[in-house]
Amino acid sequence: MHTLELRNLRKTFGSVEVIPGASLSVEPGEFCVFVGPSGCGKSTLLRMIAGLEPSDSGDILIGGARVNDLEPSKREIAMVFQSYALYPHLSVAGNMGLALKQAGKSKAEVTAAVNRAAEMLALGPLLERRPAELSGGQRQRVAIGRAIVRTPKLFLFDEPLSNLDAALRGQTRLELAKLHRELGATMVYVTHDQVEAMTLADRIVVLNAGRIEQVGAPMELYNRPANRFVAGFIGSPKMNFLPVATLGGSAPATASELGIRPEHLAITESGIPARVTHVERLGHETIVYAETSGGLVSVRLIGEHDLPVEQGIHLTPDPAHSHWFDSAGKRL
Ligand SMILES: Nc1ncnc2c1ncn2[C@@H]1O[C@H](COP(=O)(O)OP(=O)(O)OP(=O)(O)O)[C@@H](O)[C@H]1O
Repeated sequence: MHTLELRNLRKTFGSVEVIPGASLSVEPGEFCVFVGPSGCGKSTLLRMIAGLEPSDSGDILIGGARVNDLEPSKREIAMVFQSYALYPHLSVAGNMGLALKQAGKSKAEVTAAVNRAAEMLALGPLLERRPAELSGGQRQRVAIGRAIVRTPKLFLFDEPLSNLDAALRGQTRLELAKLHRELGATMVYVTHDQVEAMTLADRIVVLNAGRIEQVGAPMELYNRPANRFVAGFIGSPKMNFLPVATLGGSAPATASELGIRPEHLAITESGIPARVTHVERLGHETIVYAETSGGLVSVRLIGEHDLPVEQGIHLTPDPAHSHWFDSAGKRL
C-alpha cells in the first residue's frame, strides 16, 4: 500500500492550459475516482501519473518518492485501459505473465503469480485461450489480471468498463470492488459513469476544466456539494436549480438559487406552479419532468405513477434538503 501525492501539477498542450495546477493526496489503500465532464483533463492527469504524458511543472510522488523523472516502467504502477491492449498472439496466461517474465522471474514464480490472479478473477478455465476467443468482459478481466500479477505500488484505471454492456459493467464493477477489498491496494480510477464513481470510490475528485472542484467521500459530495458545479454534476437525474425570485417563499438573504434534488421535490396541493412535460416510468420509480417559471425541473417519485402530460401541478421543496447557492455558485 502506497500513497500518491500530486503537488501543483501543471500541463499545457500548445497554448491551452489543460491542468492549471492540481494538488491531491491519495491515502494508502484508497480507491480514488476522478470524475468530470468530457475534456476536463481526467485522462491527462492519469497519464501524467503513469508517466505517459510529461508534466510542465509540479511533483508526482508515489510512496513518498518523486517519480517525475522516472520512465513509466520504473514507476511500479499498473495501468488498465478502456481498450484492453492485450497481445493477440499470446494466451491469457502469456498475457498475464509477460511483465514478470520480462522482469526475469523464474517460470515457477510466473506460473504461481498468474494462477493466483486467475483465481481472484475466475479466469482459471480460460488461461490457454487467446484474446480473440474471449468476450469483452473476459478480456477486461485479463487486462486487470495482468495488472495484479505485478503487485504494483499503484493501480491506474482509465474508464476500464466503458466498452462493456450495462449488465456486464454492473457485474465487473462488483468484481472490482471485491478485488480492491482483497488487495487493499491504492487505486486511481477515471470514469464518467456516476454509478461507478459513487459505488467504487472511497473518495471522489470532481474535475472541471482541469481544476479540482471538490474532493470527498461520495455521500459527502452528494449531501454537501461545495458549489453549484459539483451539485449539478453528482446525481442523476441532476439537481434542479431554481432562481430564488421564482420561489415565492423564504430564502437566505444572499441566496440567488435553490438547488433541490429530484427526490426532494414533492407534488403537493399548493406550492410552485408547474406543468408536466414528460413522464418516464421505470417501474421502481417514475421521473416527472415539469416546466416552472424558473425552468424545467425533474421530480422523482417512488413506484408507478400515471400523470398526464400538460397537467398542472404544484411542487414543494423539502426544506431539510434544500441547497442554497450565491450568485458566484458557492453553496451557502
Ligand atoms: N495530445 C494532445 N494535444 C492537444 N490537446 C490535447 C491532447 N490530449 C488531450 N488534449 C486536450 O486536453 C483536454 C483534456 O483531455 P482529456 O483527455 O484529459 O479529458 P478527459 O476528461 O479524459 O475527457 P473524456 O472524458 O472525454 O475522455 C481536452 O480539451 C483535450 O482536447
